[in-house]
Amino acid sequence: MAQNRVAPHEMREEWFRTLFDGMSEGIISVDESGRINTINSVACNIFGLIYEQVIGTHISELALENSILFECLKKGIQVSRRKSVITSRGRIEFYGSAKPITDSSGKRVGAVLLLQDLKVVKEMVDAVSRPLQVTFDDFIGQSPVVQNLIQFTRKIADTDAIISITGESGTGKELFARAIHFESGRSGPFIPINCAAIPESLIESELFGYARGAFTGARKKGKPGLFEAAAGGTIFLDEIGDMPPGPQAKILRVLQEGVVRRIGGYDEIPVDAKVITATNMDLKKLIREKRFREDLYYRINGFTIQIPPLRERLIDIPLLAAAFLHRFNARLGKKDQVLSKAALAKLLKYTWPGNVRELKSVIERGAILSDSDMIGVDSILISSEVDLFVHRDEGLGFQNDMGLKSLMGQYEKQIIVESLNRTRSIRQAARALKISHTALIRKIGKYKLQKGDKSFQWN
Ligand SMILES: Nc1ncnc2c1ncn2[C@@H]1O[C@H](COP(=O)(O)OP(=O)(O)OP(=O)(O)O)[C@@H](O)[C@H]1O
Repeated sequence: MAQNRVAPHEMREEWFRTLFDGMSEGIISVDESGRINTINSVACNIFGLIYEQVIGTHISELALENSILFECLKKGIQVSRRKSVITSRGRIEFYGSAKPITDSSGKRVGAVLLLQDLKVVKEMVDAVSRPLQVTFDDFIGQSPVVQNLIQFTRKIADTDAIISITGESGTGKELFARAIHFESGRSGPFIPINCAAIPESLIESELFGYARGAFTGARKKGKPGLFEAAAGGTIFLDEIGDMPPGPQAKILRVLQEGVVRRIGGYDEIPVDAKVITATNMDLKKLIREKRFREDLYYRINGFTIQIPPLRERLIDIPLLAAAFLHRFNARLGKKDQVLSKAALAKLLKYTWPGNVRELKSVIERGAILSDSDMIGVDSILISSEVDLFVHRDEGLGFQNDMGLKSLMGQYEKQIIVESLNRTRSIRQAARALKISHTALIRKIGKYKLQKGDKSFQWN
């Protein structure tokens, strides 16, 4: 028994070692002459060192970034979070912080270096900044139709079937697709692709990638496409009705064969992604107009989820409005507000052409405009009322020194901005204005409109 007894100083040392090794940062401490007297396992890993061999060694003998420790030791100053690199075991980037150690009389007796592997720091930042997972609990709605859709979708979410979501713009198709991805239990990424927003010339290389040396200007090693990037996860083909015929045929082949081939490549890469499509267009009408392939339509229509417009489920409005209000109040640092009866009545009377997206911005405006705990009807401005303000502000038609041509131009610009703000893409806006895609691009250039401009906010 006596042989197993551990001396108190050994116990204390053991205790410290366990504590040090359990830390997420690397620690190295040196005495006043620069000899290492403590190092934990994280620091040993970062530098590729073995504990027993390193204790008592002078830091100058090791291939590690000494400047932080030296500076701290010599000048007695603290160094905070300096980015450094060591190349002893491949390139390792870390944040180093050093602090001098003094004894009770204030004499400098050594220094301690704290290391954070930047890869680990980055992983932590990524984990925090990654968009939160969306579940069906985030899809707010108590109407029987929404509840039935959720109940039905839960049953099919983890199958390999392609799910097609239809519904007017702003009804929550993307939110619903994200919830399906979560429910499917797939651990890979959710990759949304707005088929209307990618220029036609880039659709194929974006979706399928390209092999090395496929064309001049291509990256040397080639590039994986989004189908490959979605491996283990979900690819969400939004606005599929806006996809031009060429890429439609290629997508159909990928969905039928379950493999992709990079542009200019020979290898067939199996597709391991759940496919969800969405559109706010009437695909059957597009088929009749020969703008959408019938075979692709049948391929993607295994299960169709049709999200009804907000005006057909008014019962969801109070719940949605309250949830958005709570969210905006928190963001604005305001106390929780409620809607007055008259404000709610106004919301229930409106027809919501922009659906939930529009309701969300009406509520946001209300939260900003109202300082009282109860939002009154005057702070509920639906979109057409805001448009009226814009027209009045700009004084269209009243500055008669502008001449008819520039007045007409200003009016045209106003109409274009409103269409762009109301729709999700230039292609959609062009369709709404009944002009061609290229004509609208020309006008955007003419009026120097840019995404993110105060006057041209793309939502
Ligand atoms: N049921 C809902 N619960 C909570 N938020 C919702 C709901 N439906 C839509 N939203 C919100 O409304 C906005 C528009 O939703 P989303 O982008 O999913 O619509 P969409 O149908 O994909 O639109 P589009 O056809 O224009 O692409 C988003 O901010 C979304 O979070």
